[in-house]
Amino acid sequence: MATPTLQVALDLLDLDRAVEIAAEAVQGGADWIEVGTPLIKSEGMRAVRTLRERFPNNEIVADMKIADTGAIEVEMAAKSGAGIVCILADADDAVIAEAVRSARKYGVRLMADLINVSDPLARAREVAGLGVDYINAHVGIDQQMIGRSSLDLLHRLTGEVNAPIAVAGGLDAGTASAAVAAGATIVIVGSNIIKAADVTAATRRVREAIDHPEIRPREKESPDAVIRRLFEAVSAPNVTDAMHRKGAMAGIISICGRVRAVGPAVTVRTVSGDWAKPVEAIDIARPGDVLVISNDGRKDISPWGELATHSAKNRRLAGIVIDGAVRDVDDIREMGFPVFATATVPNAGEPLGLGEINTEILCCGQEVRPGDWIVADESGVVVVPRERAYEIGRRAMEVRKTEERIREEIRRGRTLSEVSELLKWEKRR
Ligand SMILES: O=C([C@H](O)CO)[C@H](O)[C@H](O)COP(=O)(O)O
Repeated sequence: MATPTLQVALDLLDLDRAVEIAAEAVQGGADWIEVGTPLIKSEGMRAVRTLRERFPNNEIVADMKIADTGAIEVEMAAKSGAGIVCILADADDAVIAEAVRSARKYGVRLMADLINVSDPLARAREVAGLGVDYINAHVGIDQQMIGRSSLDLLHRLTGEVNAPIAVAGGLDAGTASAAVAAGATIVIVGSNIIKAADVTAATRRVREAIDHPEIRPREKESPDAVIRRLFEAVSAPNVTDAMHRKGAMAGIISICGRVRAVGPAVTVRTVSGDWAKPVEAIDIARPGDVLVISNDGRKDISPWGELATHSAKNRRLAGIVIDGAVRDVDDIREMGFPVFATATVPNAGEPLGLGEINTEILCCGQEVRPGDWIVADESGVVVVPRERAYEIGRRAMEVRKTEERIREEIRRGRTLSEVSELLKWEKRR
């Protein structure tokens, strides 16, 4: 079997950072350098020209995602130094035919990207017939976030299409290895290389994995276990970033300092510190759940204290979130159990049984429904609608990865303003 090609996808906005990351990736064993679509949109053909000049021994791939004017866009990329130009497989046949003619004229190759194609096998055969050089079994970044898999797409194509197959979409060392074992000859990796603090080491891991491909049995995890794993790996700020600044409860803090709570919500509505329903809810909740209690925002009377915390801990609940006050703070701190509240006050209410369990509630300004996911840490509490939990978990992981690389660049001496190019990206009015 020929050695597979490793293409690093520079999905970045800043050319200087892209050059630095490309150099580290090449050192780790990347063969082809992809000028990612975001980089092309941000910096234009200057990015292709610069990378061509700086990496004379590596193939430059321009991910133009051509949808129209096939000839002129191929010409631009070719004249800027790309050896391979990407076109959408979904583009009209007329666009593809023109792009192929232009590619032949300027001596470059075309890669057709199957992103969002409804019948990928049929279209892959058609575009190969039109003269495209490579087929890319690509699941886009937003599609990955809702659970689509590039390996599944690849499996539908290998052995069925008369062209070399590339694969892209959320690959890491493990899935890249499986992709080569399944027949891919070009492996494209973006996020899992370019967002790593140590890009060279991350590239090397993928390089070694694809040079010794193996099909590893896929782990069987329940959807809830996957969501929990994702949320346990990120912070509450990562989650609200992933939700476009939404989901954060206002005015609530951790009573026990450095603790975290992650889990689906069991909701409780109570009134005037009545502690009956909050305590009954402990018996209804499953291990790993988070009790989310609304005490109508009253901060002068506690529906929760040490004995309830003890009971919740025994039942292995993940934590307690209260829009209201809590008492016995010293004992709760000693237990180290995650309790988040808006106030502390020593007096409790009466257990009258007023209120409801597992209905929709409003907690610190956020609507919480039973089963919505809660991610709470020292920064505060975020609620994630249950139907978007997997997607937000994936996106929060991407936020975390992006920050890993930024942190590393700050460690090397850049300022946050420089790394983020704040002046360039301030909103123009
Ligand atoms: O083509 C890509 C995407 O559409 C953004 O332009 C990526 O380069 C491709 O998906 C590879 O990146 P990862 O999915 O982050 O590995």
